Amino acid sequence: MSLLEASALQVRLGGKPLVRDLSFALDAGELLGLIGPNGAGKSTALKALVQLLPHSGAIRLDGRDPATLPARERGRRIAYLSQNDSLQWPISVRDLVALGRHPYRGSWWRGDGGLGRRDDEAIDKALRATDVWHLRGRKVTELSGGERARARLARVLAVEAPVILADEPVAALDPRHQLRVMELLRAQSRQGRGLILVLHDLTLASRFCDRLLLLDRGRPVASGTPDTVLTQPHLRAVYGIRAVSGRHQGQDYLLPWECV
Ligand SMILES: Nc1ncnc2c1ncn2[C@@H]1O[C@H](COP(=O)(O)OP(=O)(O)OP(=O)(O)O)[C@@H](O)[C@H]1O
Repeated sequence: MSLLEASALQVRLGGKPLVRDLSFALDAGELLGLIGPNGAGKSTALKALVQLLPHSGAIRLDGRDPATLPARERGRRIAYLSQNDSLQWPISVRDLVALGRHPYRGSWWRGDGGLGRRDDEAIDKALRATDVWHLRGRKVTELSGGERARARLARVLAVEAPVILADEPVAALDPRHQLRVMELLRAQSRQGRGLILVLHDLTLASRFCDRLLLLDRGRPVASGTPDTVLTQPHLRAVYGIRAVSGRHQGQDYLLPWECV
């Protein structure tokens, strides 16, 4: 059984179909890249998958309809990094990351809502993995864009969910941190998790993802290994670009080069 499946997923907002006929299965150990131009429907699809938008079609999380799961159970099974950063509270980085443990905690009004040793371990591990350990005492409102992005990712990793959906997790990062985070996310998949990453960087997508799903105007137009999806005809038709490609250390790479 797949960790996460969608069949014929559709999202309509304001009378407009934003995602149409999207079907896929995400298996344990898999890193799936969701790619496509601005406005293609990538974020909308992720939001529908985590039940933040009304949709039709079927979604199965570990074989079950996520809409029927209690919120805390759903929150333990699927972690979501949104594209937009609306952090306005001056909480510390550690407190932000601790929010990732919310689905495991009791209720503050019953007095059993505190963090336990297992929570502290997960939080510390996520802080170190995303290279924000040294920032753990700083206010999130006083971080740079890339530091905030890594702190937000740490919150998602602290959930330790089997399924992670991340909307542009590396868009704000410098090249070294982009590579570190992609390696980290690939390692998460190799530990048996299933990940869907929305990516605009086709070089990173082709290098790190096991499989890509290319969306255009809400519809899936190609799905498969990076070499079968990132073909010149697809790049030309969907993005209106031409890329150069090569091979390094036994692996194909691709570099967007010019508009056509
Ligand atoms: N709440 C909404 N109501 C109506 N239309 C919306 C809404 N949210 C997004 N859209 C539209 O839906 C389309 C898909 O948006 P979405 O954010 O999913 O695209 P995306 O592929 O993630 O794009 P980007 O790469 O720019 O982040 C866009 O045309 C957008 O304008």
